[in-house]
Amino acid sequence: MTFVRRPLLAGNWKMNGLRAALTEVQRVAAGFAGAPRSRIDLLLCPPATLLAAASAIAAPAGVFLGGQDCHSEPSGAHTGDISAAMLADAGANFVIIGHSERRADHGESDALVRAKALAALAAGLTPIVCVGETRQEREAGRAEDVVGSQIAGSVPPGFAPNRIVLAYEPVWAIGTGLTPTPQDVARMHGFARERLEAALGAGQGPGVRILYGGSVKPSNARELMSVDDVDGALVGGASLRADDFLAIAAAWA
Ligand SMILES: O=C[C@H](O)COP(=O)(O)O
Repeated sequence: MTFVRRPLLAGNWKMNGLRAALTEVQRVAAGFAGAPRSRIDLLLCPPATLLAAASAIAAPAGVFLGGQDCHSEPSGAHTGDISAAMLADAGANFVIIGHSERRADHGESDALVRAKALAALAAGLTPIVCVGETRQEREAGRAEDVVGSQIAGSVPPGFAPNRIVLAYEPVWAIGTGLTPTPQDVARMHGFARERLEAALGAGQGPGVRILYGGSVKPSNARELMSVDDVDGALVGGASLRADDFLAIAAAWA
């Protein structure tokens, strides 16, 4: 089977953004509406408090919206948490799951990440499952072991490859200005695709979009996005300003 993987550029605002930041959403939407949008999917993941307002602004321009996390249960007594259905109801199409900041700050295990991905799928959302090694793990030569085991434990089996997105984010590259070499990125993405094949079933690996994340910015986007098996980016800091985010989108122009 031949798969066409449409590039996906996702902006993760993390815990940043008050209502005043909706002007940036407006600028992204205006910039994207005038761009050759057929080349890529564009996604913004603002904090949940801004999701519905951001959706009202950006969805008409063809920009997708996403959450940054969801609970593994569909509803219930979980004070402070957000269900996948709530995200969908507020206009989300995607949800980031298992980001390294949640794995570290909230002790999220692979099993919990998989349960959250399943909850997202059940609500009709596309989970963006995040994996990546720490600096110590890379220096110990364990990067592939760690990423392979995160994929095996976090990616729910039995789904069509276009229902799931994987994000490879080396933890040491997040917010540091450091990036792996294009050769390292190619090696890890190729490896991740092999492991996805094992997780999802024979022939399915080539259908999954694999995003690279970690210090992507306008000046390095074109080089990183041209690497084999890189199907887009998950961008943190450089997604907060519309100009930077749109400049990264221009990597596919
Ligand atoms: O989710 C996004 C990543 O953690 C990358 O963040 P960054 O672009 O600020 O390095």
